[in-house]
Amino acid sequence: MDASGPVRVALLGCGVVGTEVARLLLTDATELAARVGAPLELVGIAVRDVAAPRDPVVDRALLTSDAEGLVRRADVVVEVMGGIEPARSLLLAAIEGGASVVTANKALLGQDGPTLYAAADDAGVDLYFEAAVAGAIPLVRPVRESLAGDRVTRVLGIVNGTTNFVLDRMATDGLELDQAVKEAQALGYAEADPTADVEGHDAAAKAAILASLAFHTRVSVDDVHREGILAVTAQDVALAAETGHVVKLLAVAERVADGVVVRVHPALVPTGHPLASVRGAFNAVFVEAESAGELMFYGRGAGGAPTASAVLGDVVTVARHRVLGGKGPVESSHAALTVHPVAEALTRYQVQVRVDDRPGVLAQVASVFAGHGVSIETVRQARADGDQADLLVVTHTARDADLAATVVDLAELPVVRAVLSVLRVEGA
Ligand SMILES: NC(=O)c1ccc[n+]([C@@H]2O[C@H](COP(=O)([O-])OP(=O)(O)OC[C@H]3O[C@@H](n4cnc5c(N)ncnc54)[C@H](O)[C@@H]3O)[C@@H](O)[C@H]2O)c1
Ligand SMILES: N[C@@H](CCO)C(=O)O
Ligand code: NA
Repeated sequence: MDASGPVRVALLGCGVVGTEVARLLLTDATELAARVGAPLELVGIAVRDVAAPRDPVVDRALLTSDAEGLVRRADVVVEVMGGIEPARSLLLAAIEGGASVVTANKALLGQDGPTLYAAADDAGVDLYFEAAVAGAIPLVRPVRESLAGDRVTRVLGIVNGTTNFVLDRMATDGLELDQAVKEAQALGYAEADPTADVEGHDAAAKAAILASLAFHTRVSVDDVHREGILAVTAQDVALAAETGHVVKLLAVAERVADGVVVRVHPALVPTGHPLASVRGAFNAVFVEAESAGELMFYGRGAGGAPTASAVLGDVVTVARHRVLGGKGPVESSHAALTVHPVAEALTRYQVQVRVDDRPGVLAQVASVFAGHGVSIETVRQARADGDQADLLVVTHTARDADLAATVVDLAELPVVRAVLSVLRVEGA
């Protein structure tokens, strides 16, 4: 790129997000040029199959199956193909060749972000990834830049649109999980392989990225405790409603005494909490910082056009840097906090157990909790069929390890016929 020339943009991938990125680059070219200070020239779109049917907005003359060659012709490389390889090698080649890069690929950043951050730092180029976490919602930049002078203590939120959509459809329309996942796929929310959504891998990758930024500490997806939504039953959803809760897949990253814990799991959220009203594929994230207090970020967390908005925001920013000089922030991992296992998390459980309905049973159950130092907040008893009763126990905050050990011992208690469900309670 010469000083007055266009900024050459290469697009890698032309699926749900890529098509919308191409649309914005092609249809808003004049306005984008004014914002950047130079035209953004889309020089090519790398695809797997150049002959495949495409949205008419995609200029077929731009399509190429030679992604490596395309990367060499660009000042800014936008990666929206997903997956680990060849995305990783292509981004590294782009960076080493002096291009700035924008990616929506949380799976790659969650697994191997530090390699890319280090390469971008060495090459003196930008690596931006707003679309990788919570789609359209400005979240990466506020955490990385706006809160750079504060100390974040907790990040808590809904960061996967597909699972939120699925749980919402189960709760409000009684849909089965599979049927709701198919709808999420049709709407462009789900990953190419939707098990990444329902098993919590996508949310775990986002939690790792957010935790790294929030705590200035390297957190990989392997450090994140992960439970997806496959074990959430219609009965859990119905019971949650009865007790004034909704089931949400939450990502939680928080400071504990001398480190951090990062976890993704379904949890009960009281209906009065703002996270409970997050419907469909929307995302919402609370960030708590020492001076700022509580901040809430809300918006569309998935879908082609919303995600493309975040991608374009990054493209404009990195292109401006190329036109005007300067560069965005680099990875900050100076705090190097210990990432503890979920056992060290402080949380609350709701446990539903089916027990013999006879004198002394409640006391035996309560003693198991007490034996692990877990304090009970409420107990509700409902008559089940025959000579059995269902107890619903909600605890006060305790160490996750103590809560988990309590559940193991409960299952072994002779008066307990079955542990029917165990869910963490957050946001109360
Ligand atoms: N869809 C969303 O709501 C959303 C939101 C945020 C982030 N993302 C991320 O954006 C990326 C793209 O997601 P998507 O929903 O557009 O996926 P998609 O499956 O619709 O599109 C990916 C496209 O890349 C192409 N591709 C894959 N490997 C390729 C290769 N080697 N060479 C050329 N083309 C290749 C595929 O053929 C496909 O057309 C992923 O990293 C995803 O995690 C998606
Ligand atoms: N599959 C992801 C896309 C957005 O990152 C989701 O459902 O949230
Ligand atoms: Na975002």
